[in-house]
Amino acid sequence: MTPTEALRCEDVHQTYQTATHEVVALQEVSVSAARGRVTALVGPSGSGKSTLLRILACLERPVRGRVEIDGVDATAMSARGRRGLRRRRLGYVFQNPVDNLLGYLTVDEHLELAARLRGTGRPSGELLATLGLGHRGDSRPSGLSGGEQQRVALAFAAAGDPAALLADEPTAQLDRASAHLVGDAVRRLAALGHAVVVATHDPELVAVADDVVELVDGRIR
Ligand SMILES: Nc1ncnc2c1ncn2[C@@H]1O[C@H](COP(=O)(O)OP(=O)(O)OP(=O)(O)O)[C@@H](O)[C@H]1O
Repeated sequence: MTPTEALRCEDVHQTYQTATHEVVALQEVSVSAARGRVTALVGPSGSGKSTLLRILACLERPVRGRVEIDGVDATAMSARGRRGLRRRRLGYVFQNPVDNLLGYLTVDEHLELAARLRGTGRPSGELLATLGLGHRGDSRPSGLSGGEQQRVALAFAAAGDPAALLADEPTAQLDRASAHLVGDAVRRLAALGHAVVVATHDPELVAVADDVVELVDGRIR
């Protein structure tokens, strides 16, 4: 791994067993994501973007291949070790804003929780200000728009200084104006030094990416 690489996978294969047959979701996939850069995973529906993102996020283990987080081989770890590594070093954002936040916590409390989970100090208010949420610290998710919720989700994922942030179609549920602000937020988080990886169909989000990885039928094109 080069010093700027936060995430890397090598020769990853993934299959799923259905009731009737085996689905090959990924074959011989090798990618890396660098700090300070936005990497977009693109490709047609079913090409394997979400599968690759979940594998990079250590939410799923590939049947074959190696995944490294900050130079640590996650695939060689126990499930418990991988969970700990994921909690400390990775932030993940789901497509649907309501899946990312806890209804009973304020925005500030979300960031405090993230820092506690990662074992770091209380995050500064700067992170929220950077994402245009400086005035929202006392709000609960129900008082925020979908776009604001998704930016809070990104802040929650970024608090406590993880190596990488991964987001699965983070703009898919948003109107264009909100999606644009999420694109901005993604760029700003990369500028803070995180590696940011997004799986997306959204051309506007692809346009803010430094690196674009195209998947077709589970392979890198
Ligand atoms: N849990 C699962 N069980 C069976 N097949 C699965 C499972 N998860 C994904 N697949 C299959 O793996 C392939 C890749 O799916 P994946 O969701 O990664 O693609 P995608 O590019 O993210 O698609 P989309 O853009 O529609 O979200 C598809 O053929 C999909 O049907």
